[in-house]
Amino acid sequence: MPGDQILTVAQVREAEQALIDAGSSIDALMQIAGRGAADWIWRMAGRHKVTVLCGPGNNGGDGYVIAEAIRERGGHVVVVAAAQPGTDAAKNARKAFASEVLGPDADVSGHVFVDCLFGSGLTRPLTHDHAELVKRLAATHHRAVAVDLPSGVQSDSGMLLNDDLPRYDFTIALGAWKFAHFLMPAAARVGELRLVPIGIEPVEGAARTVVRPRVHEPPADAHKYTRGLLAVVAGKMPGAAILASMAARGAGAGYVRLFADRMDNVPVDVVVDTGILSEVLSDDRNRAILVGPGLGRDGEARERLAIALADPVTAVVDADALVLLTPRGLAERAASTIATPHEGELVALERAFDLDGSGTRPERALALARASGMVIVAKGPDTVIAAPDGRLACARSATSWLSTAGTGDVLAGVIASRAASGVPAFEAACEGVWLHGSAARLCPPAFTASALAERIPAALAACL
Ligand SMILES: NC(=O)C1=CN([C@@H]2O[C@H](COP(=O)(O)OP(=O)(O)OC[C@H]3O[C@@H](n4cnc5c(N)ncnc54)[C@H](OP(=O)(O)O)[C@@H]3O)[C@@H](O)[C@H]2O)[C@@H](O)CC1
Ligand SMILES: Nc1ncnc2c1ncn2[C@@H]1O[C@H](COP(=O)(O)OP(=O)(O)O)[C@@H](O)[C@H]1O
Ligand SMILES: [K+]
Repeated sequence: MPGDQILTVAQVREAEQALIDAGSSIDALMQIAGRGAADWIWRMAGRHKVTVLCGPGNNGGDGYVIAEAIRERGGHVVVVAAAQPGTDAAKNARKAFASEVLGPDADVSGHVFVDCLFGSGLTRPLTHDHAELVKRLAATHHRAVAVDLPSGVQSDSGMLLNDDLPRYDFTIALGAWKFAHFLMPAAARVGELRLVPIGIEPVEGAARTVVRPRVHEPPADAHKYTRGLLAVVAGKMPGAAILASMAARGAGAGYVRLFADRMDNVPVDVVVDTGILSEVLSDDRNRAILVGPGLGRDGEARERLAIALADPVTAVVDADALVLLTPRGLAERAASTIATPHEGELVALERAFDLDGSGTRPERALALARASGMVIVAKGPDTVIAAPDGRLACARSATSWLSTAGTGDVLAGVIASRAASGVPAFEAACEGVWLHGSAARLCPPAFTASALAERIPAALAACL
């Protein structure tokens, strides 16, 4: 899968050790990382004053390298040391910084505050003094930049170990992305993200970022069925299924057929079938099925879900269907299943599959994927996608304007459409999440779910 890798602290340490075993050194890596970060900070600050806050570990070491790189270019830089450097590499970087270092009580202000207090080595909350120092410096500078991670953020979970930590304009990740760059609540504080590569090799089994998919124009001899027939099963509230169908129409499938009892006011390009569900689904031209949006939770809904899951094509299961889903209902599945739970539905599924819901969001999504055999799209401001075989992907929030009714139906429709187009389940989920986020960015503020659905083809256009 394409996309940059996202590493846990343990994976970073192992990867770093591999580089050292191959002949590099921490000092050399710190130079690459620090100077790479300094390039970004230089662009932001120019000749305005930069204050670098350095901690005791290698994150602090990066700070001295950054400060020295800016000083060498003729920039105006001040270092505040919150503690004396404790690692050999940080001590060396401190020695190489050819200017004055101020103590934590110094009264400084300036244009850019660079937080190099703690990075991935943070093991406990910041002390009161450290937390106050970070807040004070963020308040006395126009812009705040976190190096690798904002201090006080737990790298693997995205949890904030202190209250009231500052919001950063920019976070410069070193070597690889960390989960905290994508997971809430940290993701809301990191600002714009940049990555400075330091030569870390691909790590087996690493999570990946969700990136723009590559989509091809249909072949010259394509017709609607070769492009993919998607069956959308409606229920009690047909509006949600119509919305999903409209989104699906724009995401690549050649034919979207909506199964419903009776339906009025359906857009002309959505075909409604009012026949018998098992017969509609027995059409062997069906490539994927979507069930759940507006399905309801009564006996009839249960029956429709059972019929849908008996169909041997990729199924996207969303909304009400997630609440009705049981391990037994999946036992006979002969094709891939993609579930798209929000947090509440995720908890319901965890209960249904006898999971305790412990761990970080990616760990929870993976545990559920493994236990259920489904691809899990744990959606929210920090959407995580997990496959039963252990693949994991994280998406950066596109815009919080997505927090409006019906956008989940649009997501389900887009993912189902990608699956109907022949894209394998995990990739279809990642592509759907990307297209959904990209369409949201193309919308004006306060958009509606149907406006979002209308922007899906424009998002797709950017992938050709
Ligand atoms: N990976 C790479 O390839 C590269 C990584 N690089 C950089 O290294 C960074 C990781 O460095 P790091 O491991 O030294 O951790 P860092 O965050 O600086 O300090 C943690 C130290 O402080 C301590 N400590 C922890 N929490 C504390 C607290 N609340 N209050 C007080 N003390 C606390 C803790 O020691 P402890 O007291 O727990 O024994 C630990 O020693 C990484 O983020 C990146 O910037 C680049 O330089 C080069 C390439
Ligand atoms: N604050 C947010 N920031 C970014 N995306 C969000 C936010 N809130 C919701 N979303 C996205 O919007 C969609 C909401 O889906 P869902 O909760 O199922 O809503 P609905 O049931 O109304 O369709 C998901 O794709 C989710 O990732
Ligand atoms: K930091």
